[in-house]
Amino acid sequence: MVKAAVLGASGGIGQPLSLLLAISPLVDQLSLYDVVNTPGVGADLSHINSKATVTAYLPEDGKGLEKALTGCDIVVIPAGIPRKPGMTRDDLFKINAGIVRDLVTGVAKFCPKAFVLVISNPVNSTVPIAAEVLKSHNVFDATRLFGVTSLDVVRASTFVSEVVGGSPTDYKVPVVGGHSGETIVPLLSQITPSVEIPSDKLDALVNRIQFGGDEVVKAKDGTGSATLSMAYAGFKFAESLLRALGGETGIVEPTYVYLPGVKGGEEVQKAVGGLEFFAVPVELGPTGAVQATNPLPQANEYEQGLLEAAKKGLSVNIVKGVEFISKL
Ligand SMILES: NC(=O)C1=CN([C@@H]2O[C@H](COP(=O)(O)OP(=O)(O)OC[C@H]3O[C@@H](n4cnc5c(N)ncnc54)[C@H](O)[C@@H]3O)[C@@H](O)[C@H]2O)C=CC1
Ligand SMILES: O=C([O-])CC(=O)C(=O)O
Repeated sequence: MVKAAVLGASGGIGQPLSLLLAISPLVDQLSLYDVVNTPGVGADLSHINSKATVTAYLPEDGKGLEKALTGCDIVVIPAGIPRKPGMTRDDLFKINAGIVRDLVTGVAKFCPKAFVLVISNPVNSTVPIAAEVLKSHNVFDATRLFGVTSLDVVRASTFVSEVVGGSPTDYKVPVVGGHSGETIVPLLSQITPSVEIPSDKLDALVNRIQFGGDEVVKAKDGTGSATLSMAYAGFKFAESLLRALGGETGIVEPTYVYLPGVKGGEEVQKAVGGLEFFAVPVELGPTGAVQATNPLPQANEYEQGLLEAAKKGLSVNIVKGVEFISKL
């Protein structure tokens, strides 16, 4: 019996993500939580003739979050404000940091063993916030906390195929680091199957992968950022976890993790100048949790330069998240 919760379920990401979870044969119970509109979203989804039963909650009487989370195996968090043109993801920190803190406090209290998938931006900082909250409640397990960076990988394979031809699903592109601008590092030299990116197209392709989110923010013109592609990417990641939980082996997914707490993480940490959080491909074990991180894929000289820039940005973002909780 698998129970999944979506926190921020009425939003631009929350609704399509909840739809995908509601129709997944891997989900038995789907619990929706938001500060607005969940009764409507829940009633709507509950008419779908899929296996999952859908329940919906608001914060009313202070018990909504508790009811939503109790018994959950997997909690996906797309709650928080999105960007408008001209904003960076870090500009969202002021509001989203507190939202993630409060929701993860609920996880710590009501379903401390659940997998926690953080989508809310800035992911580079909100995942450290989540880790600190879980630590402060003595329930932190790094193998169960994931910063969702799968949209970067989804975009990378799409954009690569637009440059070299073929179908986007043909290409596996390792994207490591974090989830904002220069902290997103596509390792195009390690694409499988290997492809030659024409040198005059390389900078533009890397830039497009790093700043793909801006394209959507600009096109949406003040009404938000990526929602549908994010719901797809977030669902694919959740689905991989659920498949691993169901016993499937050999599943590897990129995700932003706390390196000191996962097998193989120390080696990656050494390779990235001691950063505690970093997105790398990880292997999911039979309980769904991270079994081990893969080593950092090899980077050529050009990519080493990208990694250096990413490390600088990430270290600032990580400290900001940790201090938000530790200085309380
Ligand atoms: N990790 C990634 O790759 C991506 C992350 N994002 C981020 O996801 C977040 C959500 O984006 P959208 O769905 O477009 O925004 P949205 O504004 O459409 O939806 C956010 C939802 O969160 C809800 N919410 C706010 N405070 C809450 C609380 N305390 N508890 C529960 N729910 C709460 C709102 O009521 C709203 O329904 C943003 O921070 C955005 O930057 C967006 C795209 C990709
Ligand atoms: O760009 C944004 O603000 C939303 C996001 O994280 C993305 O689309 O990658």
